[in-house]
Amino acid sequence: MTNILEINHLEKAFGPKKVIEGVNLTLKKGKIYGLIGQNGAGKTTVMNMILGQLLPDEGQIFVNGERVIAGGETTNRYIGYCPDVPNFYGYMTAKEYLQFCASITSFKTDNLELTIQGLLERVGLAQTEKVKISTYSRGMKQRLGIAQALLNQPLLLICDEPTSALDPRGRKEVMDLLASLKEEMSVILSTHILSDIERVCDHIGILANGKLVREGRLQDVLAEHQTQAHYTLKFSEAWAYEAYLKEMTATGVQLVSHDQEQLMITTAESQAAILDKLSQHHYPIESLVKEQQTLEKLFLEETNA
Ligand SMILES: Nc1ncnc2c1ncn2[C@@H]1O[C@H](COP(=O)(O)OP(=O)(O)OP(=O)(O)O)[C@@H](O)[C@H]1O
Repeated sequence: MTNILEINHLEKAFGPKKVIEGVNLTLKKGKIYGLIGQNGAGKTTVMNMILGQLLPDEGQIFVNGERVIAGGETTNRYIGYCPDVPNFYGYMTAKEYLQFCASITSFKTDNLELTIQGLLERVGLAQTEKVKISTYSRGMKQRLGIAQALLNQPLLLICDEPTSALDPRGRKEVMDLLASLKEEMSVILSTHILSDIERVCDHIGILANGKLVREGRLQDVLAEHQTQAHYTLKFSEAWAYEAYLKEMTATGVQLVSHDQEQLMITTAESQAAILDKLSQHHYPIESLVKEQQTLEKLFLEETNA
């Protein structure tokens, strides 16, 4: 099966500053890829190169098997793009706006009316067909931006921080919408909201200092990181903390943080093995809780944030 998106050895510098270094990425049909990185990590730069708006210094990008030529933009017929804050003419209705987009992009369809109606239903705006966009909530505007990006029936939808300005309800609506699209297309989603990524993405890439420092199936990336598990340990007697801190390095456990009431430790050992050692040495254990590995913890470690 052809990859919808394939990026090979991508490099980009602005003046002396290398922004993208040796990025490789593949995206198959029907998958949602979460591109994560701190501010300035290079996410928008990668997206602009996929859209042919920026010339890479090195490397190639293929969309549906066709090479992206910067400035040529013929591969953009496969792509729908939704910016973080879509710009609209507020005096238009959603229907008028989509008609306008169809006219300026010379979009061809047998029945434009029906296509637009279908899109508005798709993004949950069919009931507001006659309402002016200026009265829309931010979430509604974002969904209209996605409808506009879907107009040319893309194989690849690129969404740049689609939920950054939204409240939890608006975010949920947009993320549910993106999840529903994956039957028909692939999606690249750039966002800082890691819980959104965990909710809908199949694959993730963490961009740090211009490199994809982690990449792969979300559950594989998290599981790989899980080899060193984090635990929170509490004792029922105060003396135990000091004693344990003195002894713990000899037990293969590393300290992450501690206060008067609990220790955060990391180790490759199982919970049972830690408990075993603690009881052998008669420590008054109150609780030992294994912390769930989250994308947030992984992200903070990988980007040293
Ligand atoms: N046209 C440009 N000229 C010079 N430097 C640029 C240009 N575009 C981006 N940069 C720099 O490249 C780096 C990556 O920027 P980019 O916008 O791709 O990051 P980002 O990950 O999308 O950030 P954010 O999350 O803040 O949107 C930044 O240091 C930015 O200042």
